[in-house]
Amino acid sequence: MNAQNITPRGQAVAQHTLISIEAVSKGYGTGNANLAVGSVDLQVGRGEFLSIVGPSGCGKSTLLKIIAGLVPQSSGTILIDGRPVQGPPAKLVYLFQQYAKSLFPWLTVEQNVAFGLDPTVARSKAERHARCMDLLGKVGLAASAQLYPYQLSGGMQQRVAIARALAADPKVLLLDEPFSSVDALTRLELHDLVLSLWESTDLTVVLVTHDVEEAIYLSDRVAVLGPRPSTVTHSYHTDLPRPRDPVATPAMERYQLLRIELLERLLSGRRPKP
Ligand SMILES: Nc1ncnc2c1ncn2[C@@H]1O[C@H](COP(=O)(O)OP(=O)(O)OP(=O)(O)O)[C@@H](O)[C@H]1O
Repeated sequence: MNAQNITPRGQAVAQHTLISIEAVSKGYGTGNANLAVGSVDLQVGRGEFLSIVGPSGCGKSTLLKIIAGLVPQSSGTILIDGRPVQGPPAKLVYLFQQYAKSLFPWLTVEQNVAFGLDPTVARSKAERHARCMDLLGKVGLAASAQLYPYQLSGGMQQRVAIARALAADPKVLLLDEPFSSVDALTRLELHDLVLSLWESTDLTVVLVTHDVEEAIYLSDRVAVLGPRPSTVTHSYHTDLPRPRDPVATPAMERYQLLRIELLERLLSGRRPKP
């Protein structure tokens, strides 16, 4: 398979880079001697949905935290919209693994979402309520606005966390394994929810995942990180039609080929030689 396969959409995206990761490395320990991220070069287009996959411990979460301005890189540069990242950038939201746990248990669903609102956009109480209810409608939780997180299922809590993230009206959404703690059917529902929200905005999404199928289904492009100290070893434009469908898309030949290719990349070096 051609790793450089560029779709028309991919070409359009590539012309408008929003996030530019240039020779970024990260070491931990004394003098940063313990390299986790080797030297990563990666561009993310404005409005692109990019997934990053790689073996456990290769530095995927570390890279995401560096983009989010939560962890400083040891060397290299990250530019967002041409500006170097120095601390958490405005209009960027980072959703942690099991982010439902980040909800405030003493606040109602609506109050949790209101916490994320941009105060310059929704000033009055009525405006804040209307914006929260709009967001909760989008994630299918308008009827649960006055409930508390403990009264919701895990999948519903994830949807509240997504609504709260979108309340900040972000331009960039960083997702770190956000679907790993829910059951398989809920995961499929959350995939389609995130896709429908992404498709209705100009949001740029970077997703870190272990799940090759999730990466293919959601993304425009999948970047593969090699083992620690990691570099980007391959990049695949998924080149699958949108809107994606949880039954029809995985049945496509292109999807199957990508799945095999990515699994072979990730498993190479791990399987015993025959
Ligand atoms: N704060 C830290 N201090 C020291 N080492 C760290 C720290 N955070 C991460 N590491 C190390 O850096 C390496 C990369 O960790 P990271 O969590 O980024 O990898 P990952 O690819 O996201 O892993 P996984 O897929 O298992 O979640 C690991 O070896 C980890 O032990």
